[in-house]
Amino acid sequence: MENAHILLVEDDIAQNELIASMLSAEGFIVTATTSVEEAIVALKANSQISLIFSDWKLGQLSGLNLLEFARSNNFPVGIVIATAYGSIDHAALAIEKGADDYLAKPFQRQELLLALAKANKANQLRLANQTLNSQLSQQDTMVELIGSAPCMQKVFQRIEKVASTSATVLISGESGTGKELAARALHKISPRKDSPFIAINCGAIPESIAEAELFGAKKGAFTGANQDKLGKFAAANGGTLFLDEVAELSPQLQTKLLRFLQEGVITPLGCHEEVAVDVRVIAASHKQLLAQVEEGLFREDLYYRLNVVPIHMPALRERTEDIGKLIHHFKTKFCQQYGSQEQQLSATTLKQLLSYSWPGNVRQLSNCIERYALLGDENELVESLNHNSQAATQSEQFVIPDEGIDWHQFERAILLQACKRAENNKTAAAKLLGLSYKAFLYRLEKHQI
Ligand SMILES: Nc1ncnc2c1ncn2[C@@H]1O[C@H](COP(=O)(O)OP(=O)(O)OP(=O)(O)O)[C@@H](O)[C@H]1O
Repeated sequence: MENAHILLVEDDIAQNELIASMLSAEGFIVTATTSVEEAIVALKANSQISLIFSDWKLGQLSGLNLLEFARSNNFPVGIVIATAYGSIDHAALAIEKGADDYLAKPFQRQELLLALAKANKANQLRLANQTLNSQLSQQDTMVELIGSAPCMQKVFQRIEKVASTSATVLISGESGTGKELAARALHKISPRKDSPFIAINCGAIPESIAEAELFGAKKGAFTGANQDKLGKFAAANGGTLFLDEVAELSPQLQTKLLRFLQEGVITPLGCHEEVAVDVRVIAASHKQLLAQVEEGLFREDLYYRLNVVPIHMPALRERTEDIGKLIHHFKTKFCQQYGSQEQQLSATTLKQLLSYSWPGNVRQLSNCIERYALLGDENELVESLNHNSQAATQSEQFVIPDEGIDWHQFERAILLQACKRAENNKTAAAKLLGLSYKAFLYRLEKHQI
């Protein structure tokens, strides 16, 4: 307590001087004031003040007013109030309003020192609790990843545990559950944070250029390669490479990836020498990779190499307690982005949002709230949920015939139909199928449409 800075508030000048000199003699730094107003000014001006000793009766105001001001503005101070002899109701009120102790007048020097020591201890305990609480509440968010549900807390713990290592991580989870955001969070808290984070969607690159995109190519390695091409691995050197939809890699590229994971080397297209690169790989897939392995579509050895640390992102319907927080987060984010006024959602709408199943997970929720921030139309928001529910029911109603279907032909027919319906407007056609523009273009190219 030595050198603690104390704010003394006493309007009796003789008493004020006496207490001030006694406290100074005990090693306190004393700021002596004679009114509540003066005390508030001193408190605001001096962040070093950690204790207040105030008389109860101070002109028109009282020590209670100062106490209320200090507590409602969260000043980190211990407070002792001196009350008139026998006024136990004042003492009780002071404690109720947040004083750490009280002293009945007249008091002995030793009593005052004891009360101050008690208030000081209470204040330190309060500060320690506040720090702990803020650390705990920060855990509701990891970098930009929001989630306080126990299943998300487990994800955060795992990310934190593996961030300092270079271990390969495989993130699974449905589309829109935040796999890429989790990979970014992992990178940002890892020692690689100042080096690049490169993300590539293996399902969105046409097979013909995938190898050069990933591993790079020497000038002249293929028609149109007029200069050396830096692949994603080389671009991510020192940092992290996020391979989204890794199940989409061709068998040849799976082999090249395995080689990198085993030896830390890559061979750019058209190159005869291997190049060493220092890259941490984080892979993700919304498909069950093990099932892909069992079907012979994905290399088993590669699966085990990737799956050193598995992280599963839970679907939003499995963590409904996070929906409210996410709605609030996206509402604030998009209203700020579009400069629109943030409005309160009605209780009925909120209830619908909270009980909806969110098949498109956080991405769908984010899109809905973004549209709402732009249009400010609550009815439209509710209708879009109903529309999505209908679409889900429609797809559930589709029954595969006994003889099976030719998926390739089926996909091609659907793509053609969407293009026709959207009068060849690709953005509109992609929207009709609920696909991103990039994913739609990739499929058009695959079918050479
Ligand atoms: N926990 C979360 N907190 C805040 N935003 C989130 C969270 N999860 C996802 N998002 C947001 O939702 C959108 C989709 O997330 P992301 O792209 O990481 O999902 P994904 O699982 O990688 O999807 P896909 O499998 O389709 O590639 C992004 O805009 C992302 O910022």
